[in-house]
Amino acid sequence: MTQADPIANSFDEWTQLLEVVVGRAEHYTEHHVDTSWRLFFFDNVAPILGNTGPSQPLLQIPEQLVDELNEDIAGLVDTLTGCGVNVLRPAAPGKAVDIRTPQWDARATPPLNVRDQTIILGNTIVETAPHVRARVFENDLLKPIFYRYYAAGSNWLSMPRPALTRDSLDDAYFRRRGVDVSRAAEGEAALGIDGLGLEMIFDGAQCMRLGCDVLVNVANVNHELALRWLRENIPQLRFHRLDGIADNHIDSVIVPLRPGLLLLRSPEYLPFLPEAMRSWDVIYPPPTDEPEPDYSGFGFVVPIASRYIDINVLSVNEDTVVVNSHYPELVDLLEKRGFTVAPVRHRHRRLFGGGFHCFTLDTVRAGGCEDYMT
Ligand SMILES: NC(=[NH2+])NCCC[C@H](N)C(=O)O
Repeated sequence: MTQADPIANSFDEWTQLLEVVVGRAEHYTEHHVDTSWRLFFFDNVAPILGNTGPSQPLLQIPEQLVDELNEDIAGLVDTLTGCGVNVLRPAAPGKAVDIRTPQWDARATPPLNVRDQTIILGNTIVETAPHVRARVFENDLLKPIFYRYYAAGSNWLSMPRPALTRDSLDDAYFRRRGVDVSRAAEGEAALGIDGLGLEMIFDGAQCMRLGCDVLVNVANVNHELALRWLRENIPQLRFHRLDGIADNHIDSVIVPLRPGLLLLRSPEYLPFLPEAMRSWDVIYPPPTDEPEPDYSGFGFVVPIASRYIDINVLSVNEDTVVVNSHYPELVDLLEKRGFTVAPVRHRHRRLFGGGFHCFTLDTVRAGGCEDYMT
């Protein structure tokens, strides 16, 4: 008898992982650095914009780096499989693809950071509303997987697809900090739509799930619209607004490891957390002796993730964590705290904007809608 496909069931970040989607990087040969991309990564890429910035909209990624990334992803897949987890993969794009809508065109991003465009909330698959134009059709490559869960009885929802016109994105997060982001809009070629202002725009990686509670980073009006959508469409969960804790994603800021214990970028984030979590035990990222990666020899020098991307770990269960072997200090610290660490090599996490949490979508875990806040 063959085993029936499971229903999606994922309420948290740490109960026993049973099934996971691991992203893929084939044909990740360039970043399309249009306005939506520059604004999304502004914190990281600001130094290269403007006079010294790339004049080409396509920023080539050397093939050797993509090959090495693929080797490291294969290591992640082997490790998860070795832990008894069923690993699913998105469909491969087959070739580099150009996409075109009535308002803009872009070179499509492959489905590598599968955490970003979807959030699994219990038995419900929620497709979110991309910030970056190049990512608007990314989830199509996950649809074979979503239909499999749908056939098994999962619910499947999607936020309204944003048109991502020239007027859709809110820069309030930066304005509030006195940062001028006008350089991000240089050369903007997208059209507008009369009467359409700021849209609902939001990535799954802005959420962190803790049973029946979900932390949600809201840094601007785009995100506010999405928080309202989440509350109205998933009334059975409690969504806690974290006010502008980051520009967008929060999985290199706060990573819960089990009830009562979290990895946190620094103590300055504590006051943003819900009251009940402020007394949780916290592990802060230890200093590292690992040298900053030097890509100058490749003519490609744009880190699109901060050094904190290495706290972006993936928990297999409450005791077992997949950690980048290039951060041995974190491996040691977690082992000292009683964890079993599965070290996996991940060399180019700062060039592709994601660690192991970003590269994965944990669709089936053992836990349920528990209250971990009391
Ligand atoms: N799900 C993700 N893609 N997360 C990545 C977040 C990276 C974060 N902006 C940083 O620079 O550290």
